[in-house]
Amino acid sequence: MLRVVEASRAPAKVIIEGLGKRFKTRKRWVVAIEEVTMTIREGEFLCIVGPSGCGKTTLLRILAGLETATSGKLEVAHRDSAKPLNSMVFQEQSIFPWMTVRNNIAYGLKMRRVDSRIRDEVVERYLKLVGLSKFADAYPHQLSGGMKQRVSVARAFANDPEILCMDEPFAALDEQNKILLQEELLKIWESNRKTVVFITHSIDEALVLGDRIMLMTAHPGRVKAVFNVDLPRPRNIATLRTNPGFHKQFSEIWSSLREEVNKAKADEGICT
Ligand SMILES: Nc1ncnc2c1ncn2[C@@H]1O[C@H](COP(=O)(O)OP(=O)(O)OP(=O)(O)O)[C@@H](O)[C@H]1O
Repeated sequence: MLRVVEASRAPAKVIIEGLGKRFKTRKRWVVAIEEVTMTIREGEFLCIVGPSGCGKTTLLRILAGLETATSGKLEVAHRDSAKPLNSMVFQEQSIFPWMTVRNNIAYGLKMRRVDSRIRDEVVERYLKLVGLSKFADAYPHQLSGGMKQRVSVARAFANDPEILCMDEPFAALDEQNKILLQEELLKIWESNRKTVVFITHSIDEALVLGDRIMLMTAHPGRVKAVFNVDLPRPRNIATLRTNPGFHKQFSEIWSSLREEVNKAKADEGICT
């Protein structure tokens, strides 16, 4: 039986303290993020929004262990050493073209030598959740863009990581596919309450999915504000948009984000 703990009361899963990252380019140093401090709770769905170039991806890549911070501290509670610490879903399609849908989804489990009976059960479950049971033996080139992104999402969840890092996973999809995938993601997340860190440019998407929204400042990225999303779960995307709270929160977040977008435009190209 799944124990659902309200995110705000759950133990800390990720503690980020004064995190900074600078990159050396040929001509100068680029400060990507600066003094980022944030605690992400176990089972929380955290969305990150901010103007282009403010360091969202850099922060996520540090969380995913793909980049190292130049200052500050990052702690991720790794409660089950049999599980991977994190899985990443990217905007661009990142599934293996030479593997069937089934084998793509099974990949992480296979690498961890999970018993084949359990592996098959997990794969079947996720195939069903993302509506791809009929395409289990198809190869990626036989799928649409939306279907490929479904495989990415299913693979990441099936891998059962401690935290799931998603970098604008639906940005390249058309509106209809985006809504369908958001619904599927909500359905999967509501059934297993993984800790998810999800980058998006869309306030709308952040409100539909997130428990909290972390808003970053223009370059270099700091935490400007953190908003609690006061919308009931389980969420139905169609009815959510008619909720007056949705529009109120949208306006509040947009007025704060707009200032940063304007700053980013004014500062374009300026680096330290
Ligand atoms: N490997 C790198 N080398 C040099 N500079 C980098 C590197 N990676 C990122 N940067 C710089 O760090 C800053 C933050 O980039 P990042 O991609 O994290 O921003 P972002 O908020 O994810 O942007 P977007 O919303 O456009 O995807 C930018 O100025 C970028 O040019």
